[in-house]
Amino acid sequence: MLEARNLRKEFGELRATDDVSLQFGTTPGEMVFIVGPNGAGKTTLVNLLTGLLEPDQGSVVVHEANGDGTTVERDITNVDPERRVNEGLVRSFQIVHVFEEMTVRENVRVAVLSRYDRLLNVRSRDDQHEDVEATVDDLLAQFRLEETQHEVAETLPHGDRKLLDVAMSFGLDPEYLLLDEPTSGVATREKEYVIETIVEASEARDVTTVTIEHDMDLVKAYADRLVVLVEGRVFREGEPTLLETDDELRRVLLGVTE
Ligand SMILES: Nc1ncnc2c1ncn2[C@@H]1O[C@H](COP(=O)(O)OP(=O)(O)OP(=O)(O)O)[C@@H](O)[C@H]1O
Repeated sequence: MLEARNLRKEFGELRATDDVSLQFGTTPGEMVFIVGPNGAGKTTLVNLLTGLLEPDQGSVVVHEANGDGTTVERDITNVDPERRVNEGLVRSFQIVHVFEEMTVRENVRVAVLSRYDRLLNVRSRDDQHEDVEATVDDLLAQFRLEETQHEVAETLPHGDRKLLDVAMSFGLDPEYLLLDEPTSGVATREKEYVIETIVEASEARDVTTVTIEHDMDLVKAYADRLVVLVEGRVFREGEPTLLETDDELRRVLLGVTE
């Protein structure tokens, strides 16, 4: 489980994150959506969890199973983002980060290789190469990129580029994957396809996802749990049905006035 404890972040006078305490992955593979109006502090929270920003107060903690039924907690507040990957924490950005001139397959292979201690080279054992290629095959299939695997990344349509980006995040073998608006810039007709593919991959691999999303139809359809931020604070937390039943929330989020 990943936990935010009393996180606070200030930019000058502005408190972008204000005493936020949350737990993610209380059930393995849960899909949590973070929503809220523009400027509510969603990206700041994700940046605090992944270590891109340091909190002014509070901590980030991971709880791990000990094998004997007990859990041990580790404070990772001061662990830098690269090393948080070793704690199972991986982040995908709003803007696609892929190697544009490499093929789809090469991109996924880079991600898978990077989780090995050292890069494989010509002298590596054949079975190590085979493991890597088998993992790459799995990811390409999971993200429906088999047909385009030999195409250069920059030539793909945006929806597929986004899926490639997320497939690379999965290549790092995350336990927790934090996604900043994965459907941003994706054509409306492709949004559902993108989210659905991510949901299927997360379920198949028991990855807990924390996703920032503005499209409430997608949130209603796919969230296990919802966290609503307003002015840096947790305004609501619960089932996605809150979006239909909580009038105050609807007013804040959707501008519904009836
Ligand atoms: N590096 C920064 N320096 C100063 N202010 C910042 C910085 N990053 C964010 N902010 C401010 O903090 C507040 C929260 O920003 P944040 O990007 O976390 O909100 P958000 O909910 O992700 O917004 P959006 O939905 O528009 O992406 C905003 O008022 C923003 O202007």
